[in-house]
Amino acid sequence: MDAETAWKNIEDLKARIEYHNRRYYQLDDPVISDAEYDLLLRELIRLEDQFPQWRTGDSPSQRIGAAPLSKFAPAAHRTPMLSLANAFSEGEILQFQERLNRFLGNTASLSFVVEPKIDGVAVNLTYLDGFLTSGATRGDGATGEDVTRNIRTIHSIPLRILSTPESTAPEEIEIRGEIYIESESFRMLNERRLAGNEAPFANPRNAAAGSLRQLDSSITAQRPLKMFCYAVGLVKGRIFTHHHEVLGALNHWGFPVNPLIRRVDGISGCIDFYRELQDRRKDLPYEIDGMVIKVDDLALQERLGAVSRSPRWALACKFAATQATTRIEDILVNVGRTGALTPVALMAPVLVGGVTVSRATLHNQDEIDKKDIRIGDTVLVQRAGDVIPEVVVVVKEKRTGRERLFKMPAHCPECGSEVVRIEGEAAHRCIGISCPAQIRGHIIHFASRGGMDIEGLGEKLVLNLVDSGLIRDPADLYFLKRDSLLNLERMAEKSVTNLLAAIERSKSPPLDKLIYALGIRHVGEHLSKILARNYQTLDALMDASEEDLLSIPNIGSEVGSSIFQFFRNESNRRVLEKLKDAGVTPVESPSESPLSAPLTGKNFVFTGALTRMTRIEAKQIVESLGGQALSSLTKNTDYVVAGAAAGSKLKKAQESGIPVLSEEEFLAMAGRG
Ligand SMILES: NC(=O)c1ccc[n+]([C@@H]2O[C@H](COP(=O)([O-])OP(=O)(O)OC[C@H]3O[C@@H](n4cnc5c(N)ncnc54)[C@H](O)[C@@H]3O)[C@@H](O)[C@H]2O)c1
Ligand SMILES: [Zn+2]
Repeated sequence: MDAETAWKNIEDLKARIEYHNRRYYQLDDPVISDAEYDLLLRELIRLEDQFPQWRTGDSPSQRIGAAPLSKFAPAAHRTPMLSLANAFSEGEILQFQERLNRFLGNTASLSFVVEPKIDGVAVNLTYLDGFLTSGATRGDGATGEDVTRNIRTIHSIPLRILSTPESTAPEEIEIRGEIYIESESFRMLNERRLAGNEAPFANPRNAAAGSLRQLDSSITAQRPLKMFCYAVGLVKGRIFTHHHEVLGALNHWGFPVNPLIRRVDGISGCIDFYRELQDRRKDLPYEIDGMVIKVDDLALQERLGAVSRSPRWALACKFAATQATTRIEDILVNVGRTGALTPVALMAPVLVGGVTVSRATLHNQDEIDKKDIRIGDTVLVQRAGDVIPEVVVVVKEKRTGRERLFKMPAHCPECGSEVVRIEGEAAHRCIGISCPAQIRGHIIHFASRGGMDIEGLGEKLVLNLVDSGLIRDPADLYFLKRDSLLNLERMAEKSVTNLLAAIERSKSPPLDKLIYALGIRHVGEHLSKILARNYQTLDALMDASEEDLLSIPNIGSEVGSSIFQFFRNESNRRVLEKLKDAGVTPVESPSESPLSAPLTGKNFVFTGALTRMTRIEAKQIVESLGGQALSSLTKNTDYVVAGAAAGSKLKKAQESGIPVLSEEEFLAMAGRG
């Protein structure tokens, strides 16, 4: 590339990055994913390194964030708030160690503190004589926006430092941390916004930043903001020697410090934590976009100093991005085993979370209408953990006017039967009783791992078997003949033998697996276990009265009636007869634990920050096992489950002698340890 082209490219990148900085930092409404933004910035830095004559002081590569908005009063930081150097792989973490080696000599046994990188918005809190006097956003690193009134509405931020003789509050201190929103609260916030015809936030970070940067602090007060503290700026009247000591003091003074933070030895300890955190990421109640490594020894931090926008003693190690933008090329309709029609977006393939994605579920017509998703739209898609990719928001700026609206078809695309929508249900359903899509869905569910576990009987094969007319219901599987299988396309001798053997092996399933395999509405794996334990045999379950079913603590009226009706249905009974004729005999469940619910009648109160599950999940676990989750402590409380940084409820429980469980103990009690 010649210098002139490089200059043009650099100017172009600078303008684009400035635009995205403004959308992200000032408007809290980004239009590209972080991964895409990071690519632009990396490209700019690469070109500037190659053509240093074009690097200017105002380049986004040299600056932090964006200038504070004038609608807020400016708040100057006493010590600058820097950004962090990035690493995107383990290899780049090792390069960080090499850089440290160049400055410090051999760092093989150096101590680091490793911390989850919370995806929120950084703030600086100033305390004078122990009292909160100001709270500000990072802004451009030197000056932020004064959001003190909003900060005061956040419950987890102490208005006064908890000073004790062992650790007195310093005269003056700047405390830094991340304001964030938990994933579940974020989901609920976006649901409310969609219901009120407001645009949803793209992610929890933008929701947190947007909520914090309100002119009206009563709006901020309604948003479920939380904070984790991870650093101090200026400190007067107290001397620290290590970063872990700073975190200990913050904790002692009543500031929320993330419980996963730990001190490790050497870069290998950091890499171990990087891997561990990636595994645990999907189970955390809040979003993290990586890990931060910090040199523990503050004297060494001082020696290392900082380059233009980030300190040399710290590194942000990013995880694979979970969001990306792409274009919806078409919307198809998928028919499931219950006849429900699910719209699916076909998208231009895009890399999300390390996997190429080209389909996303759009759930149902309501969801499409609420999010105003159209064919041809550019959208932000998200893939978290093993979850099916979803469309988060439409990038309306990219609309050309040629986008097309989507309407659910009036007839099933698979069988042509009428499509109806039952009152109170979100789904449209095909009402055809011999709909091949429903039959396929039933059989796939029947053969799945949680059901009869028939190895090798995947979606493609089921499609083939149903379409060629060899099977019409799950029981037909047991009457398949070798010859007719051999006649199928792509079925060789060996795969036929394997399939028949797998079908044969599935003939004596545990009773609960068979119950699950039947695909009774509302009956999942857990409920199947409970039914198996209560009734011991399939015949007993088939003959159970509705009243009898309802006497089981976990079964409500809707579920009870669904089970009862299932066994009254003629064609279901015929399939069950056929299964019996084929020699499918479930093994009886052990009789020693006839009762269903290990937590029946027990009342739980959850307090503090849960890390193994969300509050909602905790409540669901308790209820699914027959107990109740209450929000406040009463004399009927049987157990208090305390997460990190539990406060007054924990104290009260201890005082009144109510047993206190850790999250792990609770999960073990619930049989999920
Ligand atoms: N999508 C877009 O349009 C767009 C635009 C601008 C920036 N961005 C994204 O913003 C990020 C860059 O922003 P940045 O300069 O704030 O840097 P950064 O997010 O890479 O790292 C610095 C920040 O990490 C946060 N942090 C979280 N946990 C921390 C901990 N334990 N210790 C220290 N800091 C912690 C702090 O807020 C700190 O300011 C990138 O991920 C980029 O993709 C996206
Ligand atoms: Zn149909």
